Amino acid sequence: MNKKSVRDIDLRGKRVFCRVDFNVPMQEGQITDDTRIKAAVPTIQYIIDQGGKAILASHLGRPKGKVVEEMRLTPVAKRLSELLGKEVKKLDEAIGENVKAAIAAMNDGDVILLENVRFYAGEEKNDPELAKAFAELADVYVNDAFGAAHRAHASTEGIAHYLPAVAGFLMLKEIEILGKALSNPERPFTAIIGGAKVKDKIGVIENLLEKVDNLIIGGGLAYTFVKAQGHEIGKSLLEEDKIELAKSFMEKAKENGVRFLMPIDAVVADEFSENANTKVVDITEIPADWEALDIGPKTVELYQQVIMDSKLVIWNGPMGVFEMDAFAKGTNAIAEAMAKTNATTIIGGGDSAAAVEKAGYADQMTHISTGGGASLEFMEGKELPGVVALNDKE
Ligand SMILES: Nc1ncnc2c1ncn2[C@@H]1O[C@H](COP(=O)(O)OP(=O)(O)OP(=O)(O)O)[C@@H](O)[C@H]1O
Ligand SMILES: O=C(O)[C@H](O)COP(=O)(O)O
Repeated sequence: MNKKSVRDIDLRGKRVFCRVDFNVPMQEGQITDDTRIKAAVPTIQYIIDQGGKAILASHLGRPKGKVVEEMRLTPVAKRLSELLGKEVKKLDEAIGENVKAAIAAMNDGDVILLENVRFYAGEEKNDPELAKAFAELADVYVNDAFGAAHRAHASTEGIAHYLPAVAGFLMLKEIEILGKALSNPERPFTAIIGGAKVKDKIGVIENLLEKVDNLIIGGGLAYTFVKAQGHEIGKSLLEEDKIELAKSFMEKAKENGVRFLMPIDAVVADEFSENANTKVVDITEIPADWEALDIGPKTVELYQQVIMDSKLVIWNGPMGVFEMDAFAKGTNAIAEAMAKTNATTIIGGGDSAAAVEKAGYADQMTHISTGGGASLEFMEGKELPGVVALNDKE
C-alpha cells in the first residue's frame, strides 16, 4: 500500500488519536465476540511501546447521533484493559473540556478510550466541525478501523484532513491481503458468493467476474439465478427485478471463460422454521409450496471439489439459513473444505466469518477479515474513504 503507517512516524510523547473498529456484538451488556478488539491490540501496543499517548475512538451500533445507554463503550474498555494488561481509562464523552483535561493528564504510554463517536450527530455526517474537535485532541491520527473504512465519517475520514494521518497494522494487513488476492491472485482463483440478496452482491459479482476462474453461487440469492435458467423455485427467495441481471452475469461468465457454479440440488422446507419438514430435491424439482433453505449434498460435493482444486478461495455470505441447524450443513461443509484445502483462504467478514467461527475452523483460514461491509466494498473494487484520506508515502 502506498500509504504511510505507524512505522513511518515518530510517536514518542505524541497524543495519538487512533480510530479503531470496536463495533462488537453485545448481548445484555456482555461482549459475545471480541475478535475486533483483539485485532486492534498490535497497533495499540505499538503506540504504548513507542511512548505515545493512545487516545482510542470507535463507534458501537447505530445510535443515530444520540446517547444510547446500551451503546456506551464501557464493556469494551474493560475487555481491552484485560487484553493489554493495563488500565484503559474510559471517558463518557468523545470531545470537549473534560476530554481535553483527561488527555492533558496522560503520561506517555497511557491509554484512553473515548465514548461512542456516533453519539454525536456530526460523526456520520462527516461534519468538519466535529472532525476539527477530534483533531484538536491529538498530534497524530492513526486509522486502524478497517471495518469502518468504507464510511466517510468525521472520525474515519474528516479528521485525516487536519492531522498527519497514517494506517495502523490491522488496516495494513487487511488491505495487503485482500489487495494482493484481487490484483495478483494465485490460480485457480475461486470466489464463493452467498447471502440473502442478489441486490447486495451485484457490485462484487460484477468485479469478480473479471478476475476469477470459478464463481460459486449459494445462499438465498442463488434462486434468482435458478429461476433465470427457467426452473421453478417454489417459495424460495426471488428478486423478480434481478432475473435479467442474473442472466447477464451468466452470459458474462461465459464470455470471460469463468466457470459459473450454481446449486444442482437443495434442501427444501415446507415452512421457514427449524422444525419444518424437509427433503433434498434436484434443483429442477423444487415443489411449488416449498422453499430452498440450503444447498444439497450433491452441490456440497461439487463445491468442495472446486475448493480443493483451487489455489486461492475468497468467501462472502452463507450457503443457507445457517442460523438454524437444519439448514447449516451446506455452510459448514464449505467451511470444512476451506479448512482442508491447501489454497490460500480468505473470509470476507460478517456472517461467513461468524459461520467459520461457529464451526470451529477459524484458525485454519489464511485470513478472516474484520470488515463486513468494508471487505465487500473492497471486493467490489471500490476505494475506501478511510484509506484514501491517509497520507501517501513520499
Ligand atoms: N436459501 C436461503 N433462504 C433464505 N435466507 C437465506 C438463504 N440462505 C441464506 N440466507 C440468509 O442470508 C443471511 C445472510 O445474508 P446477508 O446477505 O445478510 O449476509 P452477507 O452480508 O452476505 O454475509 P456477510 O455478512 O458474510 O457479508 C443469513 O441470515 C441467512 O439466514
Ligand atoms: O460492523 C461493521 O461492518 C462496521 O463496524 C461498520 O458499521 P456500520 O455498518 O454501522 O457503519
